[in-house]
Amino acid sequence: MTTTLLKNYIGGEFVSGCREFNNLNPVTGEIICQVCEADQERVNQAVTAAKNALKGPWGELSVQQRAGLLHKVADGIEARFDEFVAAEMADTGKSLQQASTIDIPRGAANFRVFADMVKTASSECFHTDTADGRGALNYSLPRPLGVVAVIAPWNLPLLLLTWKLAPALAAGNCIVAKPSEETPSTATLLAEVMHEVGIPAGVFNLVHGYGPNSAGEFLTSHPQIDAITFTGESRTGSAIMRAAAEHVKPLSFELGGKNAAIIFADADLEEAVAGTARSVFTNGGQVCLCTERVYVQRPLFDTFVNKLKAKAQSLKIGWPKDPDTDMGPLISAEHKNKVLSYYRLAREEGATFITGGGVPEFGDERDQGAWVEPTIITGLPESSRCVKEEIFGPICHITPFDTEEEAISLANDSRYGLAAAIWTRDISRGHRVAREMEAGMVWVNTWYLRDLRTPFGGVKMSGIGREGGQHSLNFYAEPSNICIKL
Ligand SMILES: NC(=O)c1ccc[n+]([C@@H]2O[C@H](COP(=O)([O-])OP(=O)(O)OC[C@H]3O[C@@H](n4cnc5c(N)ncnc54)[C@H](O)[C@@H]3O)[C@@H](O)[C@H]2O)c1
Ligand SMILES: O=C/C=C/C=C(\O)C(=O)O
Repeated sequence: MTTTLLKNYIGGEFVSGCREFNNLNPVTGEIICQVCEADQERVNQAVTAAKNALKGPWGELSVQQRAGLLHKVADGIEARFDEFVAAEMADTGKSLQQASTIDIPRGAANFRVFADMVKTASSECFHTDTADGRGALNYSLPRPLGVVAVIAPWNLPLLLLTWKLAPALAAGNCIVAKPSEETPSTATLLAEVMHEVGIPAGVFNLVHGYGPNSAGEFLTSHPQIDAITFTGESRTGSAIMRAAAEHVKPLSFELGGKNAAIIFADADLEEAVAGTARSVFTNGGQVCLCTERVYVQRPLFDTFVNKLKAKAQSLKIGWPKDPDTDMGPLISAEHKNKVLSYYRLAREEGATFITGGGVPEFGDERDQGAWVEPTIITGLPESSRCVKEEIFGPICHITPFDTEEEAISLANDSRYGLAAAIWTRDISRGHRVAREMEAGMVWVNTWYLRDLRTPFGGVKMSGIGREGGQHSLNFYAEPSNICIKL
């Protein structure tokens, strides 16, 4: 980073002038830098700058020119790849391995995929019969929504911010983005890249701050914002819906999950164990798609539990920069307290701890950080809070089942419906069970294998709408129909 004070980026300028808050590294709890919190006035300025750019420099560009600039943003991220990786690691404590193979490459890929899509997008056209025999031509013209508020969480900061930002820009909108208060650094680097590559002033604006009574709420309740796209907790989604209701704004929500994995007795055991370990412990369990409920067919139950335990115990918990580190800390002391409160609750609810349940001890400055142990529990009733509520940490509960019907009904017994994973060698069963899952995304014999053109989102309390490929462009641009009488 070139500065130890992260500023807001408004109308093409880096601006401070508001209150400051600390950005902490969860590995040790030390302060990384200060961040300028945007107040109501700053948010107003950002929205005005975006409105002005909409009809001005951004609206005047051809689709080819816009897409060309978005490719330059992707190139700009790659040109400063190491800085982005270091910033993401510092804010989150995630491993070098993860930041450099998932988070930052996807940040660049998100711009490329939507820049390319928008260049080749087609629109509907209908030839309509009329009584005079001459007919009419109906065609639809996609138009940007206007100024879009993009509100992102802390778990995959650059990946999730750009997942929304890139299609919104590709579709011709102007943006006011707010990253999580926990992870302001890569968003600020991205603003520098936007500036360097010549994204016109006001097209992309960045405001820092918290949610309630801060930049988040100022943005979502702003009358000049035309749409809100949000990733985060379901409860925050409800608050944003209330704020957006007054001005009837379009919403796209990617929210929480309590995702199930079903392991049938005919599964490839080694693959199922390795895949489930990945789906439970990646990013310390802090991925919305992570598995927190595992259902294992009874003949395989004890073997599977023992093998998953061995995997969990072999995970290297350590300094993020060590190339062989598998798992870093949680995002913050506050989140550590939340996850540990579920570990305590599990004990009170009568769970058996197969492994974990505590806090690792290092004997160095990491003992002030936000670390918890990877944890596997069994023996809880399905109605217990630890099986029902999203914990968002490196923990799963494993339950045995006997029949396919039982597994389906257990997996679907949730208020959430984001993702599911099914492990079986019987591909007919894979199809059959996948179809029954009340979830937006189902993986069979894999987990988090992404194709950015596919619909991404959740059912029930896990979200509203779909993003990904054309689904993103459908949200970020609305068609006007034009009817020409021939
Ligand atoms: N479905 C998905 O694709 C997906 C992806 C990632 C994370 N998540 C979910 O996100 C959660 C973890 O992220 P988090 O803790 O950062 O979520 P969060 O809801 O606490 O915060 C997300 C963002 O919303 C802002 N915010 C909070 N309250 C607000 C308000 N009242 N008005 C406007 N903005 C507000 C925050 O400052 C932050 O930028 C988990 O529940 C996880 O499942 C879902
Ligand atoms: O934490 C949630 C992860 C979401 C992942 C994506 O949105 C993606 O891979 O596009």
